[in-house]
This record gives sequence, structure tokens and C-alpha cells, in this order.
Amino acid sequence: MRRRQPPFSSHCPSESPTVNPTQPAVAAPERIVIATRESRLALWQAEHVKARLEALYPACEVVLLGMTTRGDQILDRPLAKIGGKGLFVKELETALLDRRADIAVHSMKDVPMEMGEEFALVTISEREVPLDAFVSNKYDSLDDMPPGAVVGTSSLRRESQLHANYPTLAVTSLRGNLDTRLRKLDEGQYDAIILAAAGLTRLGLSERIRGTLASEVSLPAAGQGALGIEALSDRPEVAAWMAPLNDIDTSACVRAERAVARALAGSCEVPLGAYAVVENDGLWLRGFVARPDGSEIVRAERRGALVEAESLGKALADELRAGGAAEILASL
Ligand SMILES: NCc1[nH]cc(CCC(=O)O)c1CC(=O)O
Repeated sequence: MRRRQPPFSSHCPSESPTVNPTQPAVAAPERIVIATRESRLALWQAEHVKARLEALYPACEVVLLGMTTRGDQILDRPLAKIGGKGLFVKELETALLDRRADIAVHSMKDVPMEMGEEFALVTISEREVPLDAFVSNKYDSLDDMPPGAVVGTSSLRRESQLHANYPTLAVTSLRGNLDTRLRKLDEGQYDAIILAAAGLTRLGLSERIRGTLASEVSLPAAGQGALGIEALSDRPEVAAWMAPLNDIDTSACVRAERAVARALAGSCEVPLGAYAVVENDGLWLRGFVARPDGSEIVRAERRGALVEAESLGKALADELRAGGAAEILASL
């Protein structure tokens, strides 16, 4: 059986949980509004949370509030150049502040490492396949691709690892939502593309996955494959309503991964990956920092207890810095 844990506050991990089990239970919700982006993936995720909330609270009306973010509008430039992940959450956070919505549902990978004090990640739900997927109409795997074949990716993390592991391939930038990226592949602009397996699976497109990339080939991004729910920090009743959706193992993994990314990158875009799994009741955390061209990759790994996820992440970041990541970061 899975253990559940009370919600936590992302920006202040040592703070005691918002919900004290000895306090009287919060009344069941009557209406919950979910702020969501309007890409097919975001809507699937919001519908997924909606269905889980309806099952938990049969008398509650759950509605979606669809919104377009700056990140969805600006599609012609790499994310790293237009301000990064924050572009995908700001509009949703404004809806929370205005009380037009109670929660926002996010792909944890898209949530900035630093959040404003007024916001909290109240739950992280059980994660799906966290790995990257190889998608192609021509080749079975990266190993099958001839020199000069073109691989499209949307992140410095994937790009740097491809350069390092497959130096003869041509790696180019690919942006847009999942459907757009697949269309560009089908039109022949790329010989293959790399996408998160979780997104494809959620949209019923798992038949497009020719193979998943082992974590040794493409270490995932912090939070990849996990869904998070954000709410205002000063609404403990919302945190209490969401608490049953929290998965303690995924939460620990994602908190450890985000601690690595936070300590190394802050809000800037850096080629880095962080990936944790639960093994023998403990965390096994791995991370890397690379030069964008893949000419240098610094890797480290560490094991620790679930309860020290954040400090494990910080320690791994320190180890990466000491191992050469500091020079790479300084040069970016
Ligand atoms: N950056 C966009 C994004 N945000 C979350 C996912 C996939 C689902 C997930 O990781 O939870 C994707 C697509 C991708 O990277 O291929």
C-alpha cells in the first residue's frame, strides 16, 4: 500500500505541514476551479486531476479554467532565450491570486525552481514513465541513425546529451506543443525527435514511441513525468482537499531533483538533468551538468533517505560543482 503524506510547502521545506492531523477535518469542497493551459497535454492533465477530485468528493463541482500563457504564444524562439519555464505558469498564478481558480495543475518539469512565497506546491502525484522517448518514422533507434541525420529536441539537456553520446548526428531545435512537434517530424523536417514518454502516453500516442532512452543515454529533467498541484500558501483548506492526491515516493524524488536544479541553475537555462528513483526504501539520485555542445559532461550520484530529499539534492549539486560544473556554469 502507498503511504500518503500531508502537503508540503515547496519554498520552505523545513516548515511544518500545512495540515495538522490533530486539527478537526476541513469541510469537503463544494466547488473547485482548476486553472490550466490549453494545450492538449495540459487539458488531459487537468481533466485527470478533475476526475480524481470528483471521485474523492462526489458532491463537489469541479470546473476547468483554460488559459493561454506567454510560453504557448511565443513559439519561434528557444525557451531558454525568452525567459524559461516561468512563462508557462505566470498566467495561471494570476488566476490563483485573483481567486478565479483554486488550483493550477502543472507538468512538474515546467514549474520554475523558485516560486513566490504566496504559492505552494501542495501535492505531487504518482509519476509515469519519466524517461525520454525516441520517435521516428525512419529509424528504430539512435544507434540506427547514419552520420548527419537530423534529430530535433526542445531542450539544452537533450541536446547536450545527444552531442556527447552521438557526436555524428545533427541536433537541431524543435519547439511547439506535442502535436506540432510530431507534425514537423511527419513533414520530414527531422529524421527523429526526442520527447518525454509521459506526454505521448497521456495523449494516447504511445505507438509513436520507437523506444525509451535509458537514463544513461538521456537523463531526464527534474520533475519529468510528474504532475503537481499549485495553490495559494494562505489557503490551507485547498491543501487539505488535495492531500489524498500526493504520492510520497514521487514527491521525495521530485523534491530531490528540483533541489539539484535549483542549486545549480536558479532560473537560468542550463544543460542539466536530475533524476531520482526509490530503491530499497531510499532515494537514488543522479545528476549531470554539461556544456551545450556536449564536449564536457560532469556526472554525480548519491543515495539517501526519502526524508532528506532536499539536502540530498543540494549535496549532489555541491558535488557536481566541485567536479567541474562550476566552470561550466560560469562560462554559460
Ligand atoms: N516542456 C514541455 C513538456 N512539459 C511536460 C512534458 C511531458 C510530460 C511530462 O514530462 O510530465 C513536455 C513535453 C516534452 O518534454 O516532450
